[in-house]
Amino acid sequence: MIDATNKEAAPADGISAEGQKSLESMLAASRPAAAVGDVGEPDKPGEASATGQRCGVIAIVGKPNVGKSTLLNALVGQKISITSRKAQTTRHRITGIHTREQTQFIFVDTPGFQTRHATALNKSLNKTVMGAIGDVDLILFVVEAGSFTLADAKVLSLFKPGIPTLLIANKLDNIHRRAEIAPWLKSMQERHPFAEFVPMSAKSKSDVERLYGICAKYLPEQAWWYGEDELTDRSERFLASETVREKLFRFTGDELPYTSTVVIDQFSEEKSKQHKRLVRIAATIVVERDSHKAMVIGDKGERLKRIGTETRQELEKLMDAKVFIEIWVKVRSGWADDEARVRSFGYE
Ligand SMILES: Nc1nc2c(ncn2[C@@H]2O[C@H](COP(=O)(O)OP(=O)(O)OP(=O)(O)O)[C@@H](O)[C@H]2O)c(=O)[nH]1
Repeated sequence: MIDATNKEAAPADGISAEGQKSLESMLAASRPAAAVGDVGEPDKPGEASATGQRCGVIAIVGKPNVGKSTLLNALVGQKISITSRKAQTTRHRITGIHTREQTQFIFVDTPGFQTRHATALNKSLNKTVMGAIGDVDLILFVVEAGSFTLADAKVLSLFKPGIPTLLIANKLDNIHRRAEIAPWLKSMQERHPFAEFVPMSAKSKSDVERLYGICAKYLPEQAWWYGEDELTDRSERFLASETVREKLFRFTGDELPYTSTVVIDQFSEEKSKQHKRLVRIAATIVVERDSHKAMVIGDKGERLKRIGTETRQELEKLMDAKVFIEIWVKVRSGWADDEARVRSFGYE
């Protein structure tokens, strides 16, 4: 189990105090009547008692590349979900847990909902999104501030009535004239009965802090499901495959199609006199073509070596262990179109 010992602070490149103030007034102007009230003052679904714990599940949903994984990592305070500039980096439902004061927030990240291609992989990703939003206490619907496309509309159309949904207008730092956002927020109000609007930047520490206060009041009063220090219920084996995948995408840039994946063949802990923990990992990167394999290996194996080194360094920090990792590359053409293969690679 991963715990909070390696906690890293989220980047603190937030908006200025003045920006925050104008943001607050914008928020007040755009908040639907049903949700008016000071942030942090529990008004829904009921007042928390002085000693009562709150605990609930929050789904983070949106089309690819809007910043869902960035937001989850900032909310959990440590890198749990991988991020990259490439759309569809997130392929699994990932749980991140954050406990503060009386409230335990259980976040589920979802893959960006795919509308364009109907491969077996994409069908599986879409099923994961549907599963994630069916049974939660709160939905954070993430869009890019100032934008609402057909792909956003398709995701929004999946939401069942009755689950409170916040509109997270992310990447606010990309909007240079903030006044322009108010009419857009008003138009969003007509699209869906959002409980609240939250214009923010997932990269701003103060915005993320504010979001906890906004979310807390929607979570039911009940005992916590996880220990106070737990950050995720995903296994170290899973985090290992996610880390290899992140490095793979980082070092191949846009060259490598997203239909490459990582399988962990071995994950074992060995006894060691020198090290507190020693973990041995063997992973295979599965690609669709020989040309992709060459791309991953790189000139004289240079790229694969870098992927291995950076994965090892990151996992050693994350797991507090000495890590030995070996990575292979295999070609399996057409795997993303083959339902049995998609399942055998760990997708639901
Ligand atoms: N400027 C800016 N960029 C952001 C912000 N949040 C996320 N990004 C960037 O947007 C890109 C996509 O972020 P991700 O968190 O991977 O997006 P995602 O929605 O999880 O993507 P999928 O896994 O494809 O569904 C990355 O390059 C992030 O650094 C933000 O608040 N401001």
